[in-house]
Amino acid sequence: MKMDYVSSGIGKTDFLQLRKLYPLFVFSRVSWENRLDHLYIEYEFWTGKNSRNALFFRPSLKVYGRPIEKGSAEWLDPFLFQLGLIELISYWKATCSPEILIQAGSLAASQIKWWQKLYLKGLGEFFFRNGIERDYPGILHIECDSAKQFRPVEIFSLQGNLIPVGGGKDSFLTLEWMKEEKENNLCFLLNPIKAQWDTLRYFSYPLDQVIVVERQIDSLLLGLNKKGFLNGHTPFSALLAFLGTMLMALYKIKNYVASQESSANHPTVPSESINHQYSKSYEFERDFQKFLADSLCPSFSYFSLLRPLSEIQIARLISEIPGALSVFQSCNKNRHCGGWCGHCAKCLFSFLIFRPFVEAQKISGIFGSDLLEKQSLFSLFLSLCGKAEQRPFECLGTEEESLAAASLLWHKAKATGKKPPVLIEKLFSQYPHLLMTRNAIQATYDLVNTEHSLPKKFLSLLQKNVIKKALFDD
Ligand SMILES: CC(=O)N[C@H]1[C@@H](OP(=O)(O)OP(=O)(O)OC[C@H]2O[C@@H](n3ccc(=O)[nH]c3=O)[C@H](O)[C@@H]2O)O[C@H](CO)[C@@H](O)[C@@H]1O[C@H](C)C(=O)N[C@@H](C)C(=O)N[C@@H](CCC(=O)O)C(=O)O
Ligand SMILES: Nc1ncnc2c1ncn2[C@@H]1O[C@H](COP(=O)(O)OP(=O)(O)OP(=O)(O)O)[C@@H](O)[C@H]1O
Repeated sequence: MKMDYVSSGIGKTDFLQLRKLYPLFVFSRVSWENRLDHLYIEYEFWTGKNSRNALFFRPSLKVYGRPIEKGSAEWLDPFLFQLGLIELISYWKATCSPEILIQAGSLAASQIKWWQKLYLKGLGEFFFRNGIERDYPGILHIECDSAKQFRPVEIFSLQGNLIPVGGGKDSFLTLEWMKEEKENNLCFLLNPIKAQWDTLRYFSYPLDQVIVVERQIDSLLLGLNKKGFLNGHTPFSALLAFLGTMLMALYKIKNYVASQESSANHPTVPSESINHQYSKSYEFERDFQKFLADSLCPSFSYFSLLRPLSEIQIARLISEIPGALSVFQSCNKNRHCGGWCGHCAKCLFSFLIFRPFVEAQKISGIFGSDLLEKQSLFSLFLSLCGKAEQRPFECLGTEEESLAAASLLWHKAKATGKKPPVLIEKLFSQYPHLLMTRNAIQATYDLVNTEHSLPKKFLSLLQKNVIKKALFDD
């Protein structure tokens, strides 16, 4: 297939031109095979005017680790079909074809509506950053051309917990709290990096309690990205949710224990209702629960153990776990080479929220330097504190959380006659009204979000572990 598209460099123009050249996006096939030591899944999508002259994508997934019991793959089809619908958007976004045709299965009208909402909200950042109006008339239309209808599946004797482990701090805390249930837990790693394995090693998980998924993006998509086809953020946690439920069917697991915090509910661009972390939000959690109940497997339970908490609370709680800080990795920029890059928004935010609870020398050693002393990071610091035009498109806590941590550090320094870190001194000398009082800081750290859907047992687990603590000695 010749690639006859050259980027104009202007999102909106690209979008219209691409939609003309690639009017149709087809989800044509899903196939799977239970091989000797792994399950192999392959999808087929194509985009163009017709299949003879189209761009074909064939992404694949390999599931291995804990052995798969004979016969347990028999109810996989509906799960694999729905997983294909979330895989699809990574490829659809390259050309934004107006028509999506599903040939691998059929969807009811209510399901089409559900998927449209996820596509539009989950790709909110993608549309915004490419200058595309999300409410562009007829932006995406979904049709099905298949007689294959999937009914919700009833799977009996479900038990235990599936815990996705990303190598960051949040799933680390979940594993800490789920220690008592350890023999009932299965950890799931997608394309694992060192921090994910280190986390499992820290908690001594044996390999037969680990499921690994190797996800292979079709290299054609990466080629198209280089040529200037449309690219951008996709709702990664929604992919994990569908992938996780497919694993729950395969291994007969009852609970998907996510590690999304309440901070993820807040929009990145409030005026446009765009949330970089949309699929980590409570809105998505509720939508997904409904989808499971109505369309996939009503006896599965999907919830986030950390939903009542904010990022600053999680940081306080983790800093009390011996050795934790040198195990996990939150920096996405250095994801593949390991460690903290020391200059991205995620590094600076993480440093800020851990700094009040960890000795300066220790935390500087872990991050490579004292990030709050780096003048060059001041404009990034302002963006974390709500004093820039745009918040960074990263998984971060809210502006109020940044200000609470910064104010806490300021008060602590003043109380001991020390100079506050450079970035904090500069922030509050330029914007004195942003400095929070001790009471306001304490209240922010104590705030527990009541919007969650934790089953009773897991709520008790959270309550047992979240103990309010005075932040100031006097
Ligand atoms: C982009 C992405 O989702 N990356 C996650 C992916 O990484 P992978 O190594 O497979 O690809 P990248 O090198 O990041 O991207 C290369 C190109 O591939 C395309 N692409 C990739 C993934 C995808 O789902 N769709 C795509 O179209 C795209 O064109 C890229 O240019 O898997 C990893 C795990 O295996 C994840 O860790 C990667 O996530 C990144 C660390 C990351 O920054 N992800 C952001 C999307 C992000 O903000 N993630 C949030 C979750 C937000 C949400 O749930 O909505 C987070 O993890 O904190
Ligand atoms: N590659 C992955 N494999 C399995 N689960 C993952 C993966 N990436 C992320 N997750 C899951 O998604 C959750 C949110 O991911 P995120 O990148 O925000 O990291 P985190 O663990 O929450 O911590 P941090 O804020 O330190 O990055 C994780 O807690 C984990 O449960």
